[in-house]
Amino acid sequence: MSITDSQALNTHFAISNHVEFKTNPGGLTIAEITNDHAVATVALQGGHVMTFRPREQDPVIWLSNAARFELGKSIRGGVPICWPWFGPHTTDRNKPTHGFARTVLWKVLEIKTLDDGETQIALELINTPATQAQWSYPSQLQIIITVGMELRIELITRNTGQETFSIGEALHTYFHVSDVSRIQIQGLEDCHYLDKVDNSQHKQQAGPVTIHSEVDRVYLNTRANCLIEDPGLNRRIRIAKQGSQSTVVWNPWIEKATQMGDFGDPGYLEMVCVETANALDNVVTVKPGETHRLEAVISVESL
Ligand SMILES: O=P(O)(O)OC[C@H]1O[C@@H](O)[C@H](O)[C@@H](O)[C@@H]1O
Repeated sequence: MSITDSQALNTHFAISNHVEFKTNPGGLTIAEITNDHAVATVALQGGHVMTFRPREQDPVIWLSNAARFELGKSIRGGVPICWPWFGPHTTDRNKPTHGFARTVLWKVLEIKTLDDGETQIALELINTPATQAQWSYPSQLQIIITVGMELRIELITRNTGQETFSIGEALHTYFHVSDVSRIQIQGLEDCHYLDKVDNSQHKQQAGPVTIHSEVDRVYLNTRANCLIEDPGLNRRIRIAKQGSQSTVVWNPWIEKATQMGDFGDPGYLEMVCVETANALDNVVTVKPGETHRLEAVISVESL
């Protein structure tokens, strides 16, 4: 079967009333997940969670209303997977920012309903000559996405070759907020960060993170969970992470968002990226035969 043929995918993997594949006008194949706890969508391109909304809640994940759904282009919003490097490639600026995992096809390994009614979908990046031209190390990259009251995302890297390699990575999660200038991000107090909007200077965080202009920061050596406190939606989003030593906080603010052209209106005001990552000094070394797992569990609490 063709790995993007929705009809064939539905024959093999659909679960009646819970999971159905559809192909959108841009040619992307998308799994629509609905269960007693939540609704979500996942694109096979990029292994990309596009939306997630627990029942009775506003969307937790932000998807731009001007997002482009095109083959080979990253979707603005959701949870792009940055891998096997984060940000620009360190030696070859011709290679795509944030790696190639977010723009290539992934195949479905398994879809199942768990005992408590959660839906779990496992995908694997398809290695091709095009991906191997960018990353020559034999490796296997899988993602396990569990949709329930919480959204759990596990990104699993296996070194299937004979040589040690290092990866940078991120679950580049766009969160939906009522008004980014009114939120507080807790959990990064006193952490050191690299400030990408101030000549990549190293700084130390004082108090919770608040956002009133462009913010692009890589917090280093932090395993802490983060909380996004959003008084406008009367809720707190909790991001609990494992296997991650960096947290990236990003909001492009109005000028950059306008230049990007796919942020929509008022776009930047309704989102913040809090990314579960291993970046810069925190890249991860994976030896032959080893497996590395990066995980984020995203949940919502009332204030
Ligand atoms: O436009 P892209 O490639 O999705 O990247 C968005 C942003 O992603 C963030 O993770 C980076 O820190 C920013 O520097 C970058 O602008």
